[in-house]
Amino acid sequence: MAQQEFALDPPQCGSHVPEWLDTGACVMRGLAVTHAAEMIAGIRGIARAAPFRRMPTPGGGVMSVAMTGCGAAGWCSDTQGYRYVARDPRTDRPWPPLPDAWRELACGAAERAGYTGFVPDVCLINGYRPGARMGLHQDRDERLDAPVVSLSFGLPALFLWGGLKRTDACRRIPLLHGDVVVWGGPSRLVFHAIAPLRAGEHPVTGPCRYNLTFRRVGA
Ligand SMILES: O=C(O)CCC(=O)C(=O)O
Ligand SMILES: [Fe+2]
Repeated sequence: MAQQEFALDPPQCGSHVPEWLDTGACVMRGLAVTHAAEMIAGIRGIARAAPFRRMPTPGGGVMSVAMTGCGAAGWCSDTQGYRYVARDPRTDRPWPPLPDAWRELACGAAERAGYTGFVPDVCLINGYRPGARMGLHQDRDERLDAPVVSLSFGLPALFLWGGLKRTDACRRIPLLHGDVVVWGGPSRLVFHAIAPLRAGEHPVTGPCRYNLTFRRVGA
């Protein structure tokens, strides 16, 4: 039947074809959107055990983004610098476990981007309110031979994607609810940032944006 032939065509919409930013780095639009509600509920559960907190910076400031995390270790910033720690310094308890479904989603996203065998052991969770931003940085506190898989939920953000030098020009990549970015290999140390979040109201997250990054810290 004609209808069946039509159904057998590969879906164009929702096929999440990677858009390459550079070699080793891509955006997959909407790849995580069907997981949003369950992941946001999961974030709320994690935040009950390991509350979101705005961390001090080595420079004496306070980050505008609120953070928590789950998995084998959590990322911490203070006046001494940045590092991963096995226990949450705020509660002195281990970080909540990384949900299996999250690990599988991150692993599948990495595979679509060409990174087979990626098994994250940590997930950092960033909470942005309007005005919150993340300055230009490289992600270099974890294993550099594994990619970073980043999921965006809620209010749109402007992701600034630079180069391997701090002074390289940045491209402006809008990230919407459900978008996934993966970077690794030759792009693993690309400088990136998030522009100040614009105020708004999202039907799923209200006045905020969540970003989850999956990484490998341990052997
Ligand atoms: O919020 C984002 O999309 C990026 C966050 C980020 O770069 C990080 O947590 O290292
Ligand atoms: Fe980063």
